[in-house]
Amino acid sequence: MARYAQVHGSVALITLTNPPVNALSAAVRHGITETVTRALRDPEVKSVVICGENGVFCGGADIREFAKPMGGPPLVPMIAAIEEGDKPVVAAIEGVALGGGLELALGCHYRIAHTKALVGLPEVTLGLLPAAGGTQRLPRLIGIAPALDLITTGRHVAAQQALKLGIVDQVTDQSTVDVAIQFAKQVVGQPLLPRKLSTQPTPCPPDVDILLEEAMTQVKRRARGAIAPVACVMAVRAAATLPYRAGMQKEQELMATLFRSSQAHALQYCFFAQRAVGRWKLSSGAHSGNSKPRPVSKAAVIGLGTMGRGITVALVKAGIAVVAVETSDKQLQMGKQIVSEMLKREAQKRNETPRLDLIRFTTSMLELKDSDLVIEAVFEDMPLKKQVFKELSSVCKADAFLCTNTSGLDVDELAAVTKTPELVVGMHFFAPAHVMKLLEVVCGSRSSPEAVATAMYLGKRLGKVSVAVGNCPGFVGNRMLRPYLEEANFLLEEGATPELVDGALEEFGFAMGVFRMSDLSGLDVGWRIRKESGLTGPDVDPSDPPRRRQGQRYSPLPDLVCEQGRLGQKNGRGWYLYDKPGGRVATPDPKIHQLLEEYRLKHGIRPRRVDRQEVVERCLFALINEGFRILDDGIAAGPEDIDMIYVFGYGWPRHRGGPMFYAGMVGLPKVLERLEHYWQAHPDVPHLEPSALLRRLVDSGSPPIDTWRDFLQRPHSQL
Ligand SMILES: CCCCCCC/C=C/C(=O)SCCNC(=O)CCNC(=O)[C@H](O)C(C)(C)COP(=O)(O)OP(=O)(O)OC[C@H]1O[C@@H](n2cnc3c(N)ncnc32)[C@H](O)[C@@H]1OP(=O)(O)O
Repeated sequence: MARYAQVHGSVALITLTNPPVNALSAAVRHGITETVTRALRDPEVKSVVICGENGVFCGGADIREFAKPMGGPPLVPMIAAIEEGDKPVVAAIEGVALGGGLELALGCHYRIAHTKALVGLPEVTLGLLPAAGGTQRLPRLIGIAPALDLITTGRHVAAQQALKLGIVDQVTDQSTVDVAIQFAKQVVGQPLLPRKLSTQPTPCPPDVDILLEEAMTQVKRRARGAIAPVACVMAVRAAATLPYRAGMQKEQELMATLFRSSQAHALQYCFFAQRAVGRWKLSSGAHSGNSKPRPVSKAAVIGLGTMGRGITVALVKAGIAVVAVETSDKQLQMGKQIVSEMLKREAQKRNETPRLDLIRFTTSMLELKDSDLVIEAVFEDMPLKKQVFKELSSVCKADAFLCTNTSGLDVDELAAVTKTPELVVGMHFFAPAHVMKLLEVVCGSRSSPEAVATAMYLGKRLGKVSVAVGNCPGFVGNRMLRPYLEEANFLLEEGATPELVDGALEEFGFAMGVFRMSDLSGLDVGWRIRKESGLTGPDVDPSDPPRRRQGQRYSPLPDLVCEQGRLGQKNGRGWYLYDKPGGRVATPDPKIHQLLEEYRLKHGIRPRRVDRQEVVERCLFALINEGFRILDDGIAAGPEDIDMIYVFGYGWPRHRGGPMFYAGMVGLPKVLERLEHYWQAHPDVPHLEPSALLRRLVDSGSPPIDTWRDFLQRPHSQL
């Protein structure tokens, strides 16, 4: 797992060989220990270069080994042996040096990086800290403030910036290994002690205590309950205040706590789940391995509302030419202006020129005739969408993919009005579409493997996490959202306030509670959908009691709020009061409290005390229960798909792994018991009835999440 060669007479070249990213598995650590010992002992060898095979230095510790008992040489003494040796060791960094990979490089005396290389300490994203000396060596090399930034965010740094920060000594666009070998020959005989970071003091500004305190406050605010960023600050504090050996001791202690934490397990699960969802599979047997995407060089977007504008920007950012279509000149000009401004802002952030030349704005559908793929993003209205799809089917070339950005309408119904239903697929983006990482790719019953592969691949090109889902109302994300929203409304009826419910969910880790999120999305969106489905407005069955619809409990509270002209953040009034229309500063509104009191009085509801635990259980267990139903219905392939949808599209805290992972962490018997309890108390709320899959899993002894697929009964899989 590490190859040894003697080159140019006196240089030992050690190559890590563990594709694809040369992770530091036990075998690799063993290989490094053995080859470094050999090099240090060989009198002919005067200096050493360490590099990685296939243009990748090292992606860090082997994350898969974290779940197993540790074997092989530990990293800390292995790296110490390199640093303590009396021969200069040069790290030749190509591709990436991440986590333990960068810590290995920091134990070397010099670092040469290729111009395209990336370095970083992303352990925090896995619920850990850089515990192979990273928290002690990096601050000694680059100072406290930049080290705090890198270690608490885990962000990757490009070679040129790494050079500026002092992480690497030289950047080259030539063969990095050749440059490193020459470099290694030149530095023979130069004093090594100043290059041994563990022997150096940490450069500290005079106000280091204030700096560390401010960093801690900021990190706690951003962490939303995640513990690893906080531990990272504590470890860097140790580098600032303690000698190296004591700092290392602190690093190890903090790591020991993190390593065992449920947050670390959740974050590591997310790492692999994010990659697993790319390997989609349909019940037809088609899968990512046997279905090729077709190239998309010209796309089109129909409708330049909020979603269409974001999708256009996302496509252009990925370098794809776009025809953007609106119905009237006025709408087109408005769309054009906003898209152009968005692109300019995006380009400014990246110090690039905005690629406005890639977009053709038009009101003519005829201009779509050479588009490879069209994304319809018109108003969420089935008759309108059908009309658009009919037209697309007649104007587009015969093999164009026709995609809909619907957030929950029937993709098959749209496909049925086209001449090529096999080329129709859902591409459900999340607002703002150029920012949010999630894409639900909705596979209709007639969508071809090629159409699915193309949409999934296009999502990847746009930098999205694409998840293949089946076709049902709301697909995965929005279908699970419904019980979550309904439980939140019921809790208001029973005695809670919006701020109590939101407080509990934000404490759980959501960026925004359910009512703040609804205000942000606009309350009229759901109101219109409820009117169209006859749940409110003139189409309500007059024989329905006020708080029941279609035989189930229904809360008209959100309708009442809308009837008062409170549409959310956009007009400055929703479940909260905002500083101004479009403003973000939400304050609790006494008028909402009054509305709730009057409502309870009118319906004879005696308010009771609702606590935070009930909020979390009612809202989240109802959502999770729907997730189990979705799995059994074959709308999502596995729990990882659901979890990635919630982490990337709905602000579920990543350190809790996603709803299905969270259910496993809480314990399936407990989730079942609480659902049974709430269902008994509210028998007219069907989404509280425990799902069959949850019962089967509990009956089978609550197996681990990676085996849940074996328990699915899917007579009618939609995938
Ligand atoms: C108590 C004892 C512990 C002491 C530990 C000391 C402290 C050190 C800790 C660490 O080093 S933790 C690991 C830190 N490193 C990372 O977080 C990097 C993770 N990897 C990536 O970010 C990316 O994979 C990449 C390296 C930038 C490459 O990206 P790319 O898009 O090219 O490929 P991927 O699809 O992401 O990966 C390909 C393949 O490789 C698997 N993989 C990647 N990194 C690791 C790893 N560090 N360990 C194990 N496996 C890794 C990845 O899962 C993919 O495989 P599949 O999942 O598709 O099978």
